[in-house]
Amino acid sequence: MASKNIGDVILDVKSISLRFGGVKALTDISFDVREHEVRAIIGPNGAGKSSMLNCINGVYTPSEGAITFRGQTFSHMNSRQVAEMGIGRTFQNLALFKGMSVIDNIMTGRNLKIKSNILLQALRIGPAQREEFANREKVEHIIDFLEIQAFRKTPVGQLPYGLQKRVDLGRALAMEPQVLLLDEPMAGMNVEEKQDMCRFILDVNEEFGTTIVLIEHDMGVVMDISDRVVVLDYGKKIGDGTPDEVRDNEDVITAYLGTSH
Ligand SMILES: Nc1ncnc2c1ncn2[C@@H]1O[C@H](COP(=O)(O)OP(=O)(O)OP(=O)(O)O)[C@@H](O)[C@H]1O
Repeated sequence: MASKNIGDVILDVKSISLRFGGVKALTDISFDVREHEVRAIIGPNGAGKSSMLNCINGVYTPSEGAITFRGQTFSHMNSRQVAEMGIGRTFQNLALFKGMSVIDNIMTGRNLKIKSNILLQALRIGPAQREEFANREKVEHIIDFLEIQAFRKTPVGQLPYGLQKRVDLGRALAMEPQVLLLDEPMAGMNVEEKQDMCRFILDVNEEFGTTIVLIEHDMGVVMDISDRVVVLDYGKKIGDGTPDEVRDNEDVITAYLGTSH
């Protein structure tokens, strides 16, 4: 991987525990994410990866611990508040409007950025009109960046799965997040689609300077594109380091040998 300027800690996860009734999904998890890095969270099925992402994203409230984003600590924020702070995400099961066009789906990602009131927006006058032009311009830039110009007006449900994942990425990028959480961005993709998605993730990281936190099952991909990797198993952290360090970690090897991964 080309050297890049990895900065200070932007996201600090401190002693997070999460329970679902009797199930301990996460136990005392701590790790940090540095600005501009690609940070992966890996682990066997049921290890707690999605639960961790959902805590960062405000979907779940941890039973213990706190998360600090750019110096601001939170443990009870909802998803919208977290998004407004600058943490965006994509979803394992696509959260797109299948009947709407590519461009309109990506525009929904701009909702958080809209400042004019709803009446001005409906009348498309004054600041609302200028704002809509600016939003359209941003969205068109994302469409060019993701090389999906040919499908701008196509209903998302008619696109192949790999392209739908790309639109989902575009929707998340439209909110201009500082940290982007990607939940299995390569799941269900063929080799070519995976290669494309890897390229786009690295381009987002390099060209937009976006910090990336991703969950991914494909080990080849994780080891290729990540700067550092956190490994979870049964809700506990068993490894944390560079791809090489994690690859040589005995606990990680044991956890993975005991599963189908
Ligand atoms: N909403 C929920 N209610 C009850 N238990 C849950 C819930 N979500 C997750 N769990 C449990 O918490 C544990 C961690 O699950 P989680 O989905 O976070 O793991 P994961 O590593 O993302 O798994 P996978 O790779 O299969 O997606 C599992 O034992 C799971 O059954």
